[in-house]
Amino acid sequence: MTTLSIFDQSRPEAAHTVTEDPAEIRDLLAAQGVRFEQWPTRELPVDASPEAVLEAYREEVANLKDECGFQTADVISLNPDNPQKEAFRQKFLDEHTHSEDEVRFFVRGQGLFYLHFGNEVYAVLCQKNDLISVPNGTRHWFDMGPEPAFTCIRLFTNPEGWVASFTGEDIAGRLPRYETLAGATG
Ligand SMILES: CSCCC(=O)/C(O)=C/O
Ligand SMILES: [Fe+2]
Ligand code: NI
Repeated sequence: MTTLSIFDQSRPEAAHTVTEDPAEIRDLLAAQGVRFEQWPTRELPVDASPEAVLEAYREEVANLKDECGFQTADVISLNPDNPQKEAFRQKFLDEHTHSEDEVRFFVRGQGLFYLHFGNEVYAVLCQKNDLISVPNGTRHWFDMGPEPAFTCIRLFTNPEGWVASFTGEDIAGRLPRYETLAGATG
């Protein structure tokens, strides 16, 4: 189940709020300027190429580009047999920002976004069908877990694609990781 867990950064060991209600998740995220929606997905092979995924979701991608001014889209897809899975996990695991709004649409599997607002961290366990935005400048990180299994369409306004500015803060290491937060549902 898609799950939102909200932590006070001074008490990172336990969330003060946990919800699996999509409408509540949408409203709590909207209050922080984050877009959260659940969109229909299509059946695709686990090993579908990025081109095949983008072709299957051509209309959705075109609509997001029109609506939000995105320039490019790509696909990130990981499976547990990927020999570089630990390096991929590490790439997104420290707190960073981007100088653009980002939108991620999960068309398979799941992954855990952490969004840092003021003294709170919103950990969103995203599942297939979930579309989430990370507003420009939002401190965040992403944990795909030790056995990643997901396909995500990513939209960029920067034609160079994924460019991160790391904050150097250690907060990501103080919050429970995927193994804990996705363990119960994943
Ligand atoms: C869920 S897509 C991979 C992670 C990513 O693109 C990102 O921007 C993390 O911060
Ligand atoms: Fe990001
Ligand atoms: Ni990021």
